[in-house]
Amino acid sequence: MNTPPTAPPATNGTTRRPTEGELEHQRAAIAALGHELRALVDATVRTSAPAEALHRVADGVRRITGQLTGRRRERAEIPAVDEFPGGTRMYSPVTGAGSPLAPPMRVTPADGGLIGRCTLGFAHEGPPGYVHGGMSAMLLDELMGRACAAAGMPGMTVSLQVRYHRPVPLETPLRVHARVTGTEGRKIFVDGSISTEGEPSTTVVTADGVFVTPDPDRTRALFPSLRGTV
Ligand SMILES: CCCCCCCC(=O)SCCNC(=O)CCNC(=O)[C@H](O)C(C)(C)COP(=O)(O)OP(=O)(O)OC[C@H]1O[C@@H](n2cnc3c(N)ncnc32)[C@H](O)[C@@H]1OP(=O)(O)O
Repeated sequence: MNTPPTAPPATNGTTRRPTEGELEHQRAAIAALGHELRALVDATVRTSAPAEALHRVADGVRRITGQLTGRRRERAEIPAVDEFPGGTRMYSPVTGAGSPLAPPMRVTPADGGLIGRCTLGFAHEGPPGYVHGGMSAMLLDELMGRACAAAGMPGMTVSLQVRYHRPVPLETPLRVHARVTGTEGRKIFVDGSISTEGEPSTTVVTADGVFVTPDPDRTRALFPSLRGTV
């Protein structure tokens, strides 16, 4: 186990900015906890353990939760480990390695846009054996938003139309695609789709969305932590 290099307070009483090495060390720890929490979530939604065992586990989890002490992040505060907009989001419910809710989806540039790869488990079940429709929409919304940022136009969703052609299977590697198709002023038009890795040419869900880049005043008001950068 390495010694955690936490950022020591500076002599003027403020905390100095962590180095890139320290941030990487912290990200690795966040990802390790996220991995274990996802395993816990999966075990939780699949177990047939008796009530006594569930109570015992609940007590143990409560004790562990109590160990996550220290300053708690404020609303609208961007974590030091994140790169916003357009980069690493450690706690994103779609891509975040530290999120117990995220698959997490791995994103790479491809095919004139972005490809996201992930496998969804029982925690994301809608109809028995298949993915919840809201989860498919969330994967698409995130990747389509990231495609805007990757194209140099970070934007927020104002419209997302999703069409479900076939049910999305659980525990099956998925391939999500998103591509910017055009712009009009601050509006960005984006297409998205989901298929399985096994049959990439058969789209099971498709989407088209409109994203809008907020003007600088609105951006400052919505994301006060970005003050000085926009
Ligand atoms: C880094 C990647 C992260 C990815 C995260 C995934 C994306 C998300 O989940 S974002 C979260 C969900 N979305 C939101 O919360 C957005 C809520 N909406 C808003 O806050 C505002 O609409 C905002 C800030 C985006 C834009 O506001 P504002 O700058 O005032 O825009 P506004 O002037 O109303 O509209 C701009 C243009 O978009 C158009 N527009 C607005 N809403 C819509 C709509 N629903 N459909 C189509 N066009 C629309 C307007 O008609 C206008 O067009 P034009 O310029 O031709 O007249």
